[in-house]
Formats: sequence, structure tokens, C-alpha cells
Amino acid sequence: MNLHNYFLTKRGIELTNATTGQFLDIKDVSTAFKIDGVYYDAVSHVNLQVNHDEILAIVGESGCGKSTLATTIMGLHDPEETQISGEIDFEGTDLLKLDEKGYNQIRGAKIGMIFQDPLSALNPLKRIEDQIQEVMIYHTKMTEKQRHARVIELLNEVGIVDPERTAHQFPHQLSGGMRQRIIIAIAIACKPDLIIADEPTTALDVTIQAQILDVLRDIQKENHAGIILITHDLGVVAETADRVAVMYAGQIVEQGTAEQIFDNPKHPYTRSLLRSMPQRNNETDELYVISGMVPSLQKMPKQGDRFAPRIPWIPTSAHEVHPTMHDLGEGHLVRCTCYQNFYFPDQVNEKGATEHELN
Ligand SMILES: Nc1ncnc2c1ncn2[C@@H]1O[C@H](COP(=O)(O)OP(=O)(O)OP(=O)(O)O)[C@@H](O)[C@H]1O
Repeated sequence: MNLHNYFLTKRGIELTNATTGQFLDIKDVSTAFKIDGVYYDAVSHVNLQVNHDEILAIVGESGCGKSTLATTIMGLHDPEETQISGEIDFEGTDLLKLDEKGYNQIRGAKIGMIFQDPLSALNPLKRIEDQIQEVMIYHTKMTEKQRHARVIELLNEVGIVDPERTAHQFPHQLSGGMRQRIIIAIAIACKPDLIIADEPTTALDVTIQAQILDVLRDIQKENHAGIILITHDLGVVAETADRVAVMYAGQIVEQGTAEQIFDNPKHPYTRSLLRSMPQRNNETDELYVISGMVPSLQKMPKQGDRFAPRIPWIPTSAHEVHPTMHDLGEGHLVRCTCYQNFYFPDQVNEKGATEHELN
């Protein structure tokens, strides 16, 4: 059984191929940061759609531009230091055209955000109830009594065992897992259509990680929300995502359903990431290590596949000069033609033929 199917079976559910109800359409979006007076792209011509009722995972190593894409959607960049182009159509509104006032109407109400580090996202001096109520005071006309009832309802929803007690506590009195549940409660307080979760479980131990992912999945089902889950952890993706976008050096290099990405990965980067992931049935094998590093913004290759320097055994002629997305059907997209004859060095036989060619 392959890894993804193993996790699906563990979840005891069939994966749904959610292709309807698109409400976020990211069109040709680039985000550049000013470094020493020059702008460099951290996110480069990204096209991506999110549907209601689905979890879209964005996966890639550190420095690939995942968080920059998230903060671009959320409108969190300083216009003095950042250049953003393209269009982000969210329920008919181009987010990139909004001013701060416009964004404030949407953030917290229609788009909720869950950050990696719950401690820094919570105010240490305020009780949990007040912090959850804040977003309701800003975005709704609920009475104090209604807000309190909603706080208790939310704390129940995110799996807090004694909501009344927790509501009156301060962040430092809670465990890391409980704090992350509070962050999720704040993010979903106004039932947003879109939730962006940036490495929501990275700071937590494995058992708590699984519980938090369960909470996210339940919320997505109950609220019919679309969730963008940002992570470098393919295990988290396998357990949670309906669709996956693989990001490398600011670009989406492959996207598709979770089955397509796990069962039939195409781009050399996707295949390298999967190969570098511990396999349950291969515990004695050495882990594959992707050589080299994600390039810094100033050192981004100007042409060819950006991943090419990390697979130097593949000839330059195998890469497109300006790689484009290729549609493999049923929503499976891959950048550059280099996927067609890609192989790992240990897949070459004595005659120099790859396993791929032999099969
Ligand atoms: N404010 C900034 N100014 C200049 N460069 C930045 C800024 N923020 C991010 N970068 C650079 O942009 C690139 C993408 O960073 P980003 O944080 O989006 O990647 P990531 O995939 O989310 O990685 P991580 O998981 O480590 O956050 C990196 O090279 C990073 O150094």
C-alpha cells in the first residue's frame, strides 16, 4: 500500500476530489522584496485556485515562498518594501486592490489565519475569552451574552475539555496544544470562508499534531470552508490534504489531487521530496537527501528550471529555457518538460539506461 493510501485508510475516509465551488483564484501573482534598493521575486507568477470544502496544501522546503504567498493573500506586506502584481479574486473582490480599511473588513471575518507560533500570536496579558471576543466585537453586532455563548461553543468545537475554565485563563496557563486550539478558535470565530494555516503543527509534538489536524479537518467539513495548509511536512500533507501545490523557489512546480501527487509525482522536486521522506516499509534504507539548497532571492536562476542545479546529472537540454506549466489532465499540472526523462542517479544501470527507460 502506498503512503498516501495508508494515511487515507487510517483516516477511514474516501478522498473527495473537490473541484467545484471555487472562491479564491490567484492569478499570476508575484511578490518581490526590496533588498539593497533592488526588488527580487519571492513569489513568482503563481496561479492557484481554492475551492470550498477542500484542504489545499502548499508544500516545499524552507525559503520556497510559501509564507510570502500566504501573507500576500492576507495583505500583510509593507507597500514601501514590497512590490505585488497579479490578481487575487476572493469571492469577486480583487484583494490586491483593497486598502487597509477594506482588508480589515475581510481579515478575521471572511479569511482567518492560523500561525505557527501560538504564543507570539496571543496577547499574554489578556484572558482567552477576551481575545476570542475581540474579533466578534470588531466584525459582528453580537451582544456580550451571545459572544460569551459563542466563545464556549468555539472552545468546545476545537476540543477544549473545560471551556468555562479555559475562557478565564491566560495564555501562559495553557499547554502548547491548547494555545494552538485557541488560535484556531479565534480564526474560525466569524466562520470565515477561507482559513490560511501556516505550519500550524510544526511547534507541537506528534500526538498533539494529529489532534490539531483532526480539528482542522472537522472545521473544514462543518463550515464548508476552504483551507490553505502551508507546511514543509509531507506526512502532514498525506494525512490532511485534498489537493497539493508543490512550491520551489517562488514557483508552483506541480499541483494536483493528493492522489496524483503521492501516487504519480512528476516534477523532479516533488519526486525528490517524496524520496527524502521516511518510508514505513523501508526503515533500514538510508534517507535520500536533496543536495544543495533553495537559492536566495538574489541568486535565483534567471532561466531554465530553478531546481536544475540540484539535479546536475540531468542534462541542461532536458530543461525548458523558460519552463511552462504542462497540463497532464484532471487538474494535474507540472512545470518544465524535464519530468519526462527524470531519474535518480541510483536508477542508472551499468549500460547507462535508466529504470524509467527500461520499463
Ligand atoms: N521581508 C522580507 N525581505 C526580504 N526577503 C524576504 C522577506 N521575507 C521573506 N524573504 C525571503 O523570501 C524567500 C521566501 O521566504 P518565505 O518565508 O516565504 O519562505 P517559506 O517557504 O515560507 O519558508 P519558511 O517555512 O522558512 O517560512 C526567502 O528567500 C526569504 O529569505
